[in-house]
Amino acid sequence: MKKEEIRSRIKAHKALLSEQERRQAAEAAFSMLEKSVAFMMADKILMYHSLPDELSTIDFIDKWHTRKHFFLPRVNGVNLDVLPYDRTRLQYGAFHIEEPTGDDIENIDNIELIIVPGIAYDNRGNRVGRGKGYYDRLLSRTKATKIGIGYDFQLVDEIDSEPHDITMDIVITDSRIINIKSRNKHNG
Ligand SMILES: Nc1nc2c(c(=O)[nH]1)N(C=O)[C@@H](CNc1ccc(C(=O)N[C@@H](CCC(=O)O)C(=O)O)cc1)CN2
Ligand SMILES: Nc1ncnc2c1ncn2[C@@H]1O[C@H](COP(=O)(O)OP(=O)(O)OP(=O)(O)O)[C@@H](O)[C@H]1O
Repeated sequence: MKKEEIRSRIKAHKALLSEQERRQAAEAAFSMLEKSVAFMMADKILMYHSLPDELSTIDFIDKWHTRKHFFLPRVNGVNLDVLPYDRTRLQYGAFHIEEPTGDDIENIDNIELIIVPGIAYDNRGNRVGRGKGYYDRLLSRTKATKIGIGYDFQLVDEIDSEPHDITMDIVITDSRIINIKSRNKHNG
């Protein structure tokens, strides 16, 4: 399926969700994440601060931020900087996402695990994002484990991937966890 078609279908599906369904899905997906070896083993983790149409990370960050070192992305032109999460130092940035303030930019090489937001995934680890390439550019610079997370319906049949797309190592939804590395991974 073409990326644009996927984006509009997923958007329509998301609009149908009740507040309770959103909450339950986030709880289920993040409970699967916290039981994964990749999460248990990692200390420095790049999370995302959720937008209203994404699985909410608020409760999860709240639960774990004292036991892991969490980081968040901050838009800097066409790139993403990575800064430590500190709940007292957040500010709305580009695209109205809460981002860390300050200048303690982390070297991406130190990040062990990246929780990647997305519009859709397929079972080969391909991902569709918001179409601005921010995560593709960031992920091309790291060897960290990449976990895509989303609602079950964000897992689609097949995504037409492009050469610059970086595949996920694991995809987690509210009902499934898919380990891509054990399958045929084509770039990475
Ligand atoms: N929670 C979260 N943080 C993130 C991302 C993300 O997808 N989710 N990003 C992932 O790259 C980066 C920010 N990039 C973004 C790019 C576009 C839009 C966005 O709202 N696009 C609208 C279109 C409006 C517009 O073009 O301005 C949309 O998708 O409807 C948001 C974030 C970094 N932080
Ligand atoms: N590694 C890269 N270096 C330079 N430009 C890139 C890179 N990856 C992607 N881009 C550019 O970003 C644009 C958007 O790419 P794409 O539609 O794949 O974004 P996406 O993966 O859906 O979004 P995002 O990564 O922001 O969540 C493309 O037109 C591409 O030219």
